[in-house]
Amino acid sequence: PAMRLDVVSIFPDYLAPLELSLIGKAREDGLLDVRVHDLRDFTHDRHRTVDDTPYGGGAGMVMKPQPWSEALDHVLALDNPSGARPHLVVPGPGGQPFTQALARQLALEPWLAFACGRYEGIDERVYDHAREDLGLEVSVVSLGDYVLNGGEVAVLAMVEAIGRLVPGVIGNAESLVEESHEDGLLEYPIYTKPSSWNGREVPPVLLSGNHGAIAAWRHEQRLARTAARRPDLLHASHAGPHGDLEIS
Ligand SMILES: COC(=O)c1ccnc(N)c1
Repeated sequence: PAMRLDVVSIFPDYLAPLELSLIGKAREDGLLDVRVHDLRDFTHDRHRTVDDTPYGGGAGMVMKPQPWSEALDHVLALDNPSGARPHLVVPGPGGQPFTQALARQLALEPWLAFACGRYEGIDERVYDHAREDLGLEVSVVSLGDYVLNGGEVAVLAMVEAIGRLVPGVIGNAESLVEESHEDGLLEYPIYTKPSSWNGREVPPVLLSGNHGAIAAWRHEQRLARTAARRPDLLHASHAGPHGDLEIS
């Protein structure tokens, strides 16, 4: 069965790229069932109001609870005779870090619903309602320590990271293995033809046909790159046989 992904946003057109390329093909192949909903369809006033000023004062606007409640009801009711429940993912700077590990976990779930809020956020009672009245698992997830204007860009990133892990979406399964962050190390440098370009040569080991030496070189390169760019990712399990993390 296809993995179902619902996205609710006041900018549904922002999610149009999900109809393209890889994710688009996965949708055609029936591997992903992606539905985008306009939050404003769940308002009833002439101005289709979705936000208002924050209680307690402060800058910006907060998204009103009622439209979200009706949008979630619609998502839960649509094509859902079994009454199954989605995992509600709300992108936000205050959430748990979105990592390859979390992407892998989410890729195993049958149904994800994404709520795209504006930065100032969604009335907190929507989260409580979703958990306590709708019985949903709700996760706030952050792409990193920076602020966006809305959750849409984050959803595009998450859907791409998650969607490509769904079996069958990526043709060549091997390409999923040696990727950055798959085993905690960054990826090694890669080269293709010509072997000599602009006076620069491809490292000879890669042309040697010695697969043991190539694998060793690549592991060394991954350790060096990770030590240089992301020392925070390095830990004991990556130490060499002598327990050394020092890069030669
Ligand atoms: C409105 O959403 C955000 O600002 C956001 C979402 C996900 N990750 C972030 N770092 C920010």
